[in-house]
Amino acid sequence: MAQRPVPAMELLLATFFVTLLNLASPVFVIQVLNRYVTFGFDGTLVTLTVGMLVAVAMLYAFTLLRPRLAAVVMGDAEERLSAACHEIILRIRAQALGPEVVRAAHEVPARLATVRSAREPGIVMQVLDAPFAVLYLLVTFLLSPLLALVGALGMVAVGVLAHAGNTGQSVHFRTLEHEEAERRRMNAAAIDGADTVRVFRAAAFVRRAWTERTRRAEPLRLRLAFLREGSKSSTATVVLLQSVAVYAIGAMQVVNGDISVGVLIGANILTSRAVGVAAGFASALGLCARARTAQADLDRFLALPQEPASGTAKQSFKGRVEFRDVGFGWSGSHSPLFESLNVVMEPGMLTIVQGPNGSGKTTFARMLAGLVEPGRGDIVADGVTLRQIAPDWWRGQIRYLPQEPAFMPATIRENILMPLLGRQTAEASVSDGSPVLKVDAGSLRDGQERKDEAELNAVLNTALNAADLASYIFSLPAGLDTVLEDAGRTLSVGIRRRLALARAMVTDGRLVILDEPTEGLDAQGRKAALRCIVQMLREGRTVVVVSTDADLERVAGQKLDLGIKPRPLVARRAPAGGNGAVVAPVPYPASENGTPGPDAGTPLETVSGIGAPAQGGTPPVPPAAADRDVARQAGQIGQAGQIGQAGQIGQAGQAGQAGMGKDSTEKNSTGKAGPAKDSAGDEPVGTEEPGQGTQGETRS
Ligand SMILES: Nc1ncnc2c1ncn2[C@@H]1O[C@H](COP(=O)(O)OP(=O)(O)OP(=O)(O)O)[C@@H](O)[C@H]1O
Repeated sequence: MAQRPVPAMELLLATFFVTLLNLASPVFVIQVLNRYVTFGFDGTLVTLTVGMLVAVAMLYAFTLLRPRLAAVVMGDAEERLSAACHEIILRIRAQALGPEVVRAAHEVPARLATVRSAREPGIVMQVLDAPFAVLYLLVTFLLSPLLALVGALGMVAVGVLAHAGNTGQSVHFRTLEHEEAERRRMNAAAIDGADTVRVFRAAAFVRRAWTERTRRAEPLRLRLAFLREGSKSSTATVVLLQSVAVYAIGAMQVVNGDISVGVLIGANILTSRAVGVAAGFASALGLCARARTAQADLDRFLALPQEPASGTAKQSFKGRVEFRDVGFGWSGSHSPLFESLNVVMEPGMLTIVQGPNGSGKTTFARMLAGLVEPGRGDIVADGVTLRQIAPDWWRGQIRYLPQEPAFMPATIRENILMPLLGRQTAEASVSDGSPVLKVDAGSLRDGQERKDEAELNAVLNTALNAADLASYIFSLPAGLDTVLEDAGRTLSVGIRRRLALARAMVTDGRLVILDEPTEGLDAQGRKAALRCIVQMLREGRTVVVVSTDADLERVAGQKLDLGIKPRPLVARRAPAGGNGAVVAPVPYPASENGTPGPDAGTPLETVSGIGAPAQGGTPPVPPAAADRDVARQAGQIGQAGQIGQAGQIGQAGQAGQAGMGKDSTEKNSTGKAGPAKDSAGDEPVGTEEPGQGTQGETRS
């Protein structure tokens, strides 16, 4: 109420007037019986009746006005709470979204509804009326102190009974809520996993779970209903009993000549009203108690760690990212995913991340995207730790393809352009001495939509072409206006990934994080993804790819193997040596002078994926036609010397030796399609079908 003092005061005044006007009817009864019935003067009756009619009309007006005022007073608080909950759903640290928190997030609407139910105008008025019940007792006291005492006892009895009922109800209500939530979860699982239910005969399991929940919930529901009805009946009984007591005691007073019949009837009306108000207040208290519990749940939810809304931002981000002594383990996990991870990702360099399932590749990618915070150490972007950087600014610096892409219930066009349209308000102080950077979401969004409609279309087209999706999109009846349902699950996995790739491409992020970009893609999609990667490397972006794709592995400047625990292995492609060696994996960290670091003894086989020759030498396989172009493009990196410039692969020809040279599709000397010779002319260049191993690209 503090936020809306004027309506709150008006509500209090209205309640006061309603209470006063409620006094009119007992006064009317007393006056009619005591004056008109005794003296029989019609003028008295007319005056009293007119007065009473005026009072009734005013009472009607005030009772209409009060709920409106109550709604105005309480409406804001509700809106604020609801907005705060929605905001936290958007801003909660992704890392904190464990199963319990997800469950709590799903229950937010139910908790809000409980809080709302206690703030409904009717309930607010029941609470507000309570202190004014004293006025009824006070007036009764003036008429007959003894009858006022009876009324007061009735009020106390109603309060005690209602409190006992409320306590019992709230315990059962809480348990019932839990059971209902579990049932909703099972419903969602049965709907989301419809195929699983059918194919793996999970129906029996689901039915059993439902039956179990119903078996537990139904008695609770019945018990609650009994308690509620019991509470109502006992209140009604108390009201009746106090009325009986008032009449019995009052009648004796009338006989003794202490009060008149009119006073007796008026006192009964007043005490009944007082007890009624007490009963209403007691039942409102029950609801309020539930609302308080729900509010406590929401408060806990609101206190969950959030992504900061502000932080540092660089005026320009060049793309250098460094993991410094980073350690991380998920809470509840018995061992850390990695300890002391040191790796530097440079502009123009491709870092490939590998490791067995569950080794932490996706966690690593999410760390780079600022979704997961290291437990120890620092992630440093162009010299600034990610802990200080404004998350919203950081998201503008990255192109991110998650392992399991999800989409909003919006059109394809909106989804792809989402990173541009949905920028949030970010307040960031620029670390390099420039004034505070203040980005206003609304103006940005509106401005962008007005200013850059054509530009947005151009970005959209480029992104769609990059993912080679144009023909697919235009084959859809609604084209770009197709609405994606169920987080995009109605699309095939491959198309979903390509749409996600297109969405990643719309920002100008210097850091590119692609989690399994070629997984599940057909030859055309894979080619498009590889082409994008090549293009981004050419543009000097820092590219980090979680993948086992052999072609990507071959052009990678460094490989991070998270399968090596607890200290992951980082192997960099060494600069070309004087002895002609093209690839010499150097375990990280290498010392300043280029000599291998303390892990120099790590067997080279552990990093043989980076262009090192495969042991045993399976004959090279001819490149697939679909890969030729990609190989050619990847070869151009070497020719352009861009990776070489970053000091990772070296000059043209060296990349070729690593399997991505000028053209890996030349026919060999036998005239059959097969691995071409590299620019040095003697080693086969191993481009292979997807899934085939890399063959003999390098010499040691
Ligand atoms: N939000 C989370 N909360 C708790 N544990 C998690 C969470 N996300 C991942 N993990 C755990 O962290 C470990 C690494 O998971 P991650 O998905 O990073 O592995 P991955 O190497 O990408 O696996 P895959 O090859 O199967 O994609 C797993 O044991 C996983 O159960």
